[in-house]
Amino acid sequence: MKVHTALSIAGSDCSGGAGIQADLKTMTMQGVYAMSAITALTAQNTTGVRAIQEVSPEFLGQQLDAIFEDITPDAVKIGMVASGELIHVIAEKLRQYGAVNVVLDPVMVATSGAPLLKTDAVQALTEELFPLALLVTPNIPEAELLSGLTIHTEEDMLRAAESIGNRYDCAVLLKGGHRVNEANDLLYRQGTVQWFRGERIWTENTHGTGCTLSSTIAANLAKGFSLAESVERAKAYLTGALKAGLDLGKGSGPLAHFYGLTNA
Ligand SMILES: Nc1ncnc2c1ncn2[C@@H]1O[C@H](COP(=O)(O)OP(=O)(O)OP(=O)(O)O)[C@@H](O)[C@H]1O
Ligand SMILES: Cc1ncc(CO)c(N)n1
Repeated sequence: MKVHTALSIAGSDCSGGAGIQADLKTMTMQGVYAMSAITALTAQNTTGVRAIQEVSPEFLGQQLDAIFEDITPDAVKIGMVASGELIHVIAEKLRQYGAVNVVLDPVMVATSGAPLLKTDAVQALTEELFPLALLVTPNIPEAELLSGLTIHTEEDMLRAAESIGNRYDCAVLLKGGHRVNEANDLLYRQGTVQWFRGERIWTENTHGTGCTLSSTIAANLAKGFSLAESVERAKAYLTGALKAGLDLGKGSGPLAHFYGLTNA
């Protein structure tokens, strides 16, 4: 029987709620063999990011060579990549190995507000990684920065997604988690629009929602589901993981990756 494999290229969150740790938990729960290439170590918890230690571009390249020369991932999720040098190595290696099903979460700022991407690296991200991605998954502040538009309404979301998708010639899932009353996400690709509407869960514990969504999409692409099916399944997984009512830490707590993990 074929075993499906996925790779997360992202930063480590020592508190286990976001980044590599969220991705490995998520991909495993989706029944996919999960691998990781770590771009940075972060010292963070549910209350914020305290320190960031980037790996060298050479070492990131070595991790990617070790993975691709041995086990080819059926999908790749890219999360926090803080600098232009690291972005460049990823682009080079993904091209060299012909990586498929690349889902790019353009992580710029943590849930707590801490910057995770250097401002001068935004251009490297859009020029080097967007063209390699099957899907890009900005949240509302990221979509505002990428499109130059202000987003308040669903109409604004549509205009921003269109602008990003047309400018960079990629599919865009604009996540609506930062809106006040809804949690509806918009998929825009090649002129078509599809809404993924979800129940808004009233909780402060949303640390790692973006990481979890993008790695669920990548895992489902690895299993052979279509892009729309993968987004649908990811949205359902995320709603369940928020709804379970896990409450850990003093700040914005992590998600529950299986239903028994709750103190509700
Ligand atoms: N309170 C909520 N209830 C239901 N769904 C939510 C809630 N908050 C976020 N989501 C969903 O979580 C997913 C991630 O969206 P969000 O906008 O939070 O991403 P993000 O800001 O990149 O995440 P992160 O906080 O990890 O950086 C989306 O599918 C969004 O609709
Ligand atoms: C390592 C890492 N990646 C992404 C996020 C975004 O939530 C975070 N807080 N930490």
